[in-house]
Amino acid sequence: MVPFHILGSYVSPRSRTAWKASTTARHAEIQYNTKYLRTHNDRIILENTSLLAEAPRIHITETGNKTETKRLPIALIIGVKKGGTRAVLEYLRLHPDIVAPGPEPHFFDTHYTKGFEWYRNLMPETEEGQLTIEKTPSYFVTKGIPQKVYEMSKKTKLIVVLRDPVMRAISDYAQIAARNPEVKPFSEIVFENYDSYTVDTRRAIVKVGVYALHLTRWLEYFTLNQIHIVNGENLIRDPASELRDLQTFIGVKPHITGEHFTFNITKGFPCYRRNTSQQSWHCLSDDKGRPHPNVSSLVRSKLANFYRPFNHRLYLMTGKHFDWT
Ligand SMILES: Nc1ncnc2c1ncn2[C@@H]1O[C@H](COP(=O)(O)OS(=O)(=O)O)[C@@H](OP(=O)(O)O)[C@H]1O
Repeated sequence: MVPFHILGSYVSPRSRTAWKASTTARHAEIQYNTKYLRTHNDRIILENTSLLAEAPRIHITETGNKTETKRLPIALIIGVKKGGTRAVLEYLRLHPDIVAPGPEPHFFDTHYTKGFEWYRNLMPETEEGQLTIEKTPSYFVTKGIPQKVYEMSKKTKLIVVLRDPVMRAISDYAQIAARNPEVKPFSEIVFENYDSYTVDTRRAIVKVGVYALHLTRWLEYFTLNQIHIVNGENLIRDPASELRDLQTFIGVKPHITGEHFTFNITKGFPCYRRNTSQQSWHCLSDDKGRPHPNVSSLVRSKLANFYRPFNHRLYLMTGKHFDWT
């Protein structure tokens, strides 16, 4: 049995009673077109709803206060793993009004019981006017996290870096293979049955790429205009344009521009500089932009066929189109 499939239309009592309409024209269109996804017993269920999610009423106020210099994050880069999250974090840290811890805090998925004070203490000191952010890519796909983030602050801004899910899976595999050279071939991991190319949807390497499913969970607590999607392919082609939109979304003055970036031909990726009057360029470490294993075009196309309906759902949900295969 394939444990992860579309069951068809379903309207939950909650979606009928508790979800409310949004006011903007963009939302109105999305409300009309969107079928939300959820899971039940590991199956993906499409929910027809004409309504956007209303955030629940539970609310815990932020623990930081004006006299404290370490503050809880106002924005989180929540995913996706291998989407380009490190690049986005390091680029945003070029902004004088943005501070962030370098390591991933993993607060909401691993250390939540340690409490918000523990979390706040992980953050760098902020001066007046500076904003704190953090990145932990596992947040996007981990059940229960949207509610926890909402309880920290219902105003939290969410950043998701999305990349062609087939390429994301291959990138994830390249990381696994770099750590464990004995790993099975890619095709033996992603297909349950290699003869019929049945995709093994129990595998995390596959599941992460069902972006519409994960986004649906976040939309139960946050509205679409609190979620900013970065185009992971465009982030490599034209980082400045993605950063322009990101700075607007976060609400800082435009500071990071094309002058902060150069394309490093040897690395095959953009590198960046903090000070535009200096020539010292920094590139991300060698584990970003790893060589990928050879994956046949047949395997890629079978996996692309699996993701296509979910990608389409994502386009409807977000109003954003990606040129994925
Ligand atoms: N400037 C720059 N330099 C290097 N790599 C870049 C850059 N911009 C985006 N990318 C892409 O980022 C991919 C790694 O994604 P993440 O940082 O999200 O990975 S992780 O989840 O934190 O491990 C990484 O994936 P791979 O190429 O598969 O290694 C890159 O495609």
